[in-house]
Amino acid sequence: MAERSFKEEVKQLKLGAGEEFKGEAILAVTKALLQSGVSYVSGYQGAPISHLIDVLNDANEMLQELGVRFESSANEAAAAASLAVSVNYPLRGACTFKAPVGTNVASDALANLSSGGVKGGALIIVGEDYGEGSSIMQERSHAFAMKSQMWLLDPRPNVQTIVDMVEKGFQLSEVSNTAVMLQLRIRACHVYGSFIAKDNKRSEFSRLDALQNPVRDVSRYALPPFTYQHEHEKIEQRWPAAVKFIKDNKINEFFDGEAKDIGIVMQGGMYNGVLRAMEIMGLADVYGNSRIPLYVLNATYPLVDDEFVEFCAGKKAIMVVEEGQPEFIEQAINTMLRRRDIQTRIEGKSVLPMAGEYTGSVLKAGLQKFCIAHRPDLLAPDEPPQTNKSLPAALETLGTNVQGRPPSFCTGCPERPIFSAMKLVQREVGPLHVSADIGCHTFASLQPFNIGQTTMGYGLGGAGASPLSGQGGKRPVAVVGDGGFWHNGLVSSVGHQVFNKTDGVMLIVDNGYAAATGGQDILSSAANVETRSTQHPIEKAVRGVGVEWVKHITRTYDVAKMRDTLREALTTDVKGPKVIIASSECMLNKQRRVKPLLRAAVKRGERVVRERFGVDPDTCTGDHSCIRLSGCPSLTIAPNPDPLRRDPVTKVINSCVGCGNCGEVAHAAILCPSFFRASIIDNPTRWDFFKQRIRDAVIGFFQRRLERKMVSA
Ligand SMILES: O=C(O)C(=O)Cc1c[nH]c2ccccc12
Repeated sequence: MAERSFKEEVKQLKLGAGEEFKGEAILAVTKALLQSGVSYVSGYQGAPISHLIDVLNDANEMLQELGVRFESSANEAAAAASLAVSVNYPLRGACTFKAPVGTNVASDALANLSSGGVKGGALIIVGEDYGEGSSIMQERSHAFAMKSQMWLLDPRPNVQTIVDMVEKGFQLSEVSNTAVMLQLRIRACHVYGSFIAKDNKRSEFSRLDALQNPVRDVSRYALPPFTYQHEHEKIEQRWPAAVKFIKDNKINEFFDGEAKDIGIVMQGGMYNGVLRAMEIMGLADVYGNSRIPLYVLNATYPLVDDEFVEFCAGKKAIMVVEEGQPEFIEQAINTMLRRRDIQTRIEGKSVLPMAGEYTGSVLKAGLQKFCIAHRPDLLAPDEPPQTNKSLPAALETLGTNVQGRPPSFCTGCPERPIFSAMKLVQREVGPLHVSADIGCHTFASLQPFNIGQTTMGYGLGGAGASPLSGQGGKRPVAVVGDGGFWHNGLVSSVGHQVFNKTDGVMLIVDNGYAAATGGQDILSSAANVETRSTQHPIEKAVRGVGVEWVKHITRTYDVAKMRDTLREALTTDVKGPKVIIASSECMLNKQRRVKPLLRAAVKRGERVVRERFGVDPDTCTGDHSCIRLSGCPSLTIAPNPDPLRRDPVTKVINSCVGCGNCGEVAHAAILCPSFFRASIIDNPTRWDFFKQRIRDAVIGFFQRRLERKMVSA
């Protein structure tokens, strides 16, 4: 079950020719795929294209009606490999994943695909996770396009343009026999807008046609001697065909402006940011009318030399807005102009930073430098060089007064007790070397757990630990989530440690979903999903590849058991990989699943019990080790009610979901008995009322007696 349902929104995918589609770009992309007559779509979720996978899942019925097969790929390599279908047949297909990490994983298939080339249009929709808020290392997909010779579209964040680029992307792919990457940045994925729909198209050639009449063309294999020929095809045929198509179809856009002796060239994805910065500076209006001529590259690879020559004619300088590094486009423009002896000055990284996201303020500062150097008259005369003085002041105020809040586990997260247990075990066995992975569990590396040395990629935790195979009574620990396990971990971590006889501990954190990417189902998910095969136990898979020491904990909140099992794995005489599977359902998904059911039950008048935890302020010692060991966001501090004590007490706030971890941790760490559990009962029965009256009477009796004693003392 995914984070967000698109069941309502996907109805728009049925719109016919002439009707207006209104909505988010991610949905518009799906509509554009259907209008383009795709036969299959595959993908692996990840920010910022997780929602595309969710949309496709929710639209599966409609896709099937159109004969489109949608696959939830095991990983990005599998997603990219599915484009093999477009190599021999006139079948259009698309795959999607996040970049650049997904592109890294997919690169084997992408390189093979690029060598042989395609007959049917092949579109790779990459969610470029670059800039503030990104969850991964800061690199660019552009390098992949260049190294494998795939074309890269980077559309203006505008729903109409994005839809056009999907359609044109397939045509470009077919005329140049090359896979095309459609890059959607974080902000582009979530931009809202409208476009006039076309009818959905069913592919004329069907998947059944392919099965019934298999085509074999050995020259399309990525094998010698054909690979040598492929390289020549790329340079001599496919590239020129792509350049011609981009030019003839006006994929890139020119916007005129009065300051004709200068210009700005930008990646399509930068357009909205640049125009907003220009608008603030008085260089453009809100409708996009610019005073400086603009050249917008909706295709950033390959570049069209002739268009640059045309744009630079009569210009003394142009500014290149290219986010990230290396500055591939700027270097290419310099080479291009140098070869033609064109003297237009190229400003780019000379006025904009080499690293980091091009936010509005960064762009403004760059534009200002460019204008000061080449057309200072365009700037408002009273504009001070540093336009925003309040920002540094605000940053300083925030920096000194606001407590940093690192990302962490959700309230009730079943992974928190696992790492509390690991902290407790470290008290006994000393500090551990922990090779982490990708997923929610990676939050253990931050406060308050501070557990984990490295993360090397999805499903790679076990491989990252393996060289430190046990010595001197110590063993390395590796963590892999259930998402990572099925993505790649079964082979690359578990199989790897078995084969190498690694003496280590692998902890498989099983919360039932690919939780960090938005709660998608995976092979071992408990849910019954009509279109997928689920409920395949991790334990069976682990034993299947040869692990003999396997313990399965089915309730991670049992901190003492978690701690004892970890200790046993770290100290047993058994050599080789020791796997602990720690299973409890992701609390976020559980709440999403359970809350509507409970609400309905309360409405029907049924008895429903919810649990909450609390701290007895009279018992709380105020040392807050419970907070440090648990880190639950619903644990906070409150003034001490005892006038003779100054330390604030721990307090459980209302966001508590009653997982009980705080109490378990306090118990396992022998902290203090101040945690209590309360049951909130909706629609109580007579028996509930009766029990409550008895309790009130008994507790009231003792309380009154205590108070009398205290008064008389
Ligand atoms: O969803 C995200 O933000 C992720 O980073 C998860 C992810 C999806 N595919 C990957 C491939 C390599 C590393 C992380 C991921």
